[in-house]
Amino acid sequence: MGSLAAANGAGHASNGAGVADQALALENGTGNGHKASDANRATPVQQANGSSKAAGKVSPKDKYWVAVDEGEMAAAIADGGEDGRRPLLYRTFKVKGILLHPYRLLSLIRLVAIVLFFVWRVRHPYADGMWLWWISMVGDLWFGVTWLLNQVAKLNPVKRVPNLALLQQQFDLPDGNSNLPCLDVFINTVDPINEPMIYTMNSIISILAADYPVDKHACYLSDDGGSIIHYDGLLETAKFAALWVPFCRKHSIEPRAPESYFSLNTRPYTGNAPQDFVNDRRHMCREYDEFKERLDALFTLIPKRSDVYNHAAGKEGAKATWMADGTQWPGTWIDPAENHKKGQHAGIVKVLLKHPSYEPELGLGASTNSPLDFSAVDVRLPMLVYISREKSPSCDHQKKAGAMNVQLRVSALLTNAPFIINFDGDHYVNNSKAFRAGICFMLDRREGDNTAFVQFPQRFDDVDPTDRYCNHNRVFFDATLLGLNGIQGPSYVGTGCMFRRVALYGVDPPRWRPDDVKIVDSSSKFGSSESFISSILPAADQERSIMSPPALEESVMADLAHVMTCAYEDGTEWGREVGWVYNIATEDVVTGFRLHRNGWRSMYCRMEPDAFAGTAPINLTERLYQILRWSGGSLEMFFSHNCPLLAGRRLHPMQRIAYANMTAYPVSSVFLVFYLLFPVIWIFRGQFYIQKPFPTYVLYLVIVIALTELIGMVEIKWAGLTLLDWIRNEQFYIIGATAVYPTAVFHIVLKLFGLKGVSFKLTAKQVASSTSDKFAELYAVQWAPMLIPTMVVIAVNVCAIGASIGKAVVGGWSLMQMADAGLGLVFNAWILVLIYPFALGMIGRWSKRPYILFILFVIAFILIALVDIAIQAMRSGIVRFHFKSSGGATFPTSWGL
Ligand SMILES: O=c1ccn([C@@H]2O[C@H](COP(=O)(O)OP(=O)(O)O[C@H]3O[C@H](CO)[C@@H](O)[C@H](O)[C@H]3O)[C@@H](O)[C@H]2O)c(=O)[nH]1
Ligand SMILES: [Mn+2]
Repeated sequence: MGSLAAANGAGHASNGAGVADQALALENGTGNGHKASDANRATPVQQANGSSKAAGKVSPKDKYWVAVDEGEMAAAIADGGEDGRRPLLYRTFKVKGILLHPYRLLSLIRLVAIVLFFVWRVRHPYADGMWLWWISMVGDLWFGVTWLLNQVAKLNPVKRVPNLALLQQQFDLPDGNSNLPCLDVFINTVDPINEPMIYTMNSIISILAADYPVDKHACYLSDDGGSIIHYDGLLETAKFAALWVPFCRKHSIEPRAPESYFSLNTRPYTGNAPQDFVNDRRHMCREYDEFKERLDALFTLIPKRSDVYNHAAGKEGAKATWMADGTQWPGTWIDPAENHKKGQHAGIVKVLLKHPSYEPELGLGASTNSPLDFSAVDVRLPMLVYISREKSPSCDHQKKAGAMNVQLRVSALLTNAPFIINFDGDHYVNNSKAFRAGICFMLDRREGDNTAFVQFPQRFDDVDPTDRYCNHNRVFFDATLLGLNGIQGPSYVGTGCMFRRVALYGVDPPRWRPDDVKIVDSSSKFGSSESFISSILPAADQERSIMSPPALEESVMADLAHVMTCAYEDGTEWGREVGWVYNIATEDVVTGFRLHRNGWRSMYCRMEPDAFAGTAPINLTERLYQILRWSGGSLEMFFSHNCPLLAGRRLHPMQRIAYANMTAYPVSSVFLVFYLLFPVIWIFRGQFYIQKPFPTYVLYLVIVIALTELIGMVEIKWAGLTLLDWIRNEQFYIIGATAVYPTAVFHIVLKLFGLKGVSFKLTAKQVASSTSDKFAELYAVQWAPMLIPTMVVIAVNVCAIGASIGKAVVGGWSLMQMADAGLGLVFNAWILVLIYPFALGMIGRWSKRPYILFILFVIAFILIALVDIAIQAMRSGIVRFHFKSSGGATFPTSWGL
């Protein structure tokens, strides 16, 4: 997911406060102290089924939401579908007035307060250092504006709940067939080690087992490494799926990724054969263990097999890698050779599972060979395809975006489904009905035709219980995206997103095009493949429910090879106006943006249980690199022709504001780091005012902070977040802003001068953990230069606290001075609270007992206070300690000499 997560922290961050206390304001940014009901993911499904009657009682999770489409529903029923119009396949909910009105009113009041604050500051340009006053004014202005941008995009949150029952009623036929449209599923991987293969194969299994008509969805794995391990692993997976998928169907298994299924306590049984369940499950559990062993064994089996073949072939020199069928692997070899290296090999397409027949096929009964009785279960599997695009060192492969564009073309020549859903290699289908949910939005008669994509939230399984590094990004996924859902739709976050194929091709939405889809100027736009170009119009037929891939004759194979070449996209619009967007560290936000800019809308779909789930980096350094990619990508977008401010009128004004905030947010770090380092002055000086008169200044700050607090309190209610979710968001915003965003800003400056920007560094995934130390990764410390600024901020604030304790003890301060210093201390302590997770990360395994960090801090304060006292004593021995209060606009006159 792109920039967004952080963006959201960015915006609400702050407003007009001044230096020291600025950060306070920042931090009180959102939430409040409510242990909110975990409403986020819950959706009023019962209410969604059936039209007017709100069936059952409202779950506490939904108590702040109210349906707003009663009128549309009634009209739809009156139509009775007789005019051939499509049904209403989702329900729309808004936040109840009792929360929404106060939320908006508080935002307005805060806006007024900020404006008054600025006016007051401009009229009172007094401070101990005018340079400081100026910087803080600019900083405050920036924070005020970004807060506003962030807040306005959240003023109309909308939740939409798919009506799966109605979809089934309308599209599934009594004879077991279905009129649902076809769907191509894309999944990507690069590296079997950094992205452990077991995740990828689990994802694929969950896709094959999804509750969607088997003959209407196909799965495409793109392997950017071109490694035979993935291909052979996929063969094993297809074999295992032949048992697993019927097992899931027979017993209504959820979730359908075996790894997660076996790691959970079983749910209440809802399948058709309770008497067989216990035995079947035990058998599948054993089968799954064996399957995993076979996957692991591939790492030794393939080299052995290749040795045998190489020996037989009497090969001298380069040693080929061989497939099981006795042919040489065209991709990357284990011992790399010319044209068989990583990043240098031919394109490969292999169909592992052919498109199934259109009629259900019942399986076999139990036998001695297989104790599973599938005699009443359809055992067909969806089509499964392996793709590895051509790679050559002379060509820029554009990472994930490049891989997906190849998937787009290859699938166009094979199954050409009007809808596509894409996954990262470590994200699996957690709710087997999720594909159907996405389709509800695409086929709905209201906005369906104008919907380019349906984004599902990203959820993660393996995050530590307190979510130390804010991997869940709840504020983003449960507040910000619902806000956007009420405008033009959520941004695209890279995985778990269903697309309309022709929207990706750059076709305009019906709302903005006079008549049917036309293809003009095709080869300069789409490249020279005739087969591809002739696939475009059929892809626009969203109701096409027959998937009929061509037989893989030589001509088809030649076409496929052609669209997978590096050179195919030269001189075309691929990567710009067609497909996923190139030349940016994060392809996601910008690709979604392009669709919104073309006038399409998007929909946000949360469901219960979560549609999809994946893995997250719980190692601090990995996490920071991930944020670096997102924030760098965002800035790149802001400073490119995809800048939201340059888009035409099809982009909704509020959506433009949201994108502006989402892309420019890392700039805040420039001011923030300044504010956070400001306490350095206190180390040398007793007191220092950023704004006078001080009491009025503090009063304004208190008001602005209290308002932020109140707004956040309301927000976590409707978003259904917990206080901890909110605190993590705040903390990680500050950590990102100190450790990462300055680097991102630096990179973009380099890039603007024609040097290299941020690159797509693959996020390393945790290796499936041993039970003894489940979160070992959390405690691993890896050095990176990015860590320095945050460490400096910690050091400065720790020293400032120590020094002021020292000065308070021997400085002979008045009560007033003490009070001011007290405020300063609160600020320092607050910064430390915010950066706490980072500091924990730094102490590695010691952080298993977080109180150790607390003790370390206290020891540091005392040591520094003692040093400060010693220095003062020495100085007063030589020269009397002297503090001259500067009378206004001059810079410090005394450093204690
Ligand atoms: O050359 C490449 C590099 C990456 N990938 C795939 O891209 C996906 C995402 O990569 P990962 O390193 O896991 O990125 P994350 O930081 O976890 O990803 C988030 O952020 C990315 C944008 O920065 C989005 O593309 C992702 O969907 C989103 O989950 C993985 O499936 C990779 O296999 C490729 O196919 N080819
Ligand atoms: Mn990932």
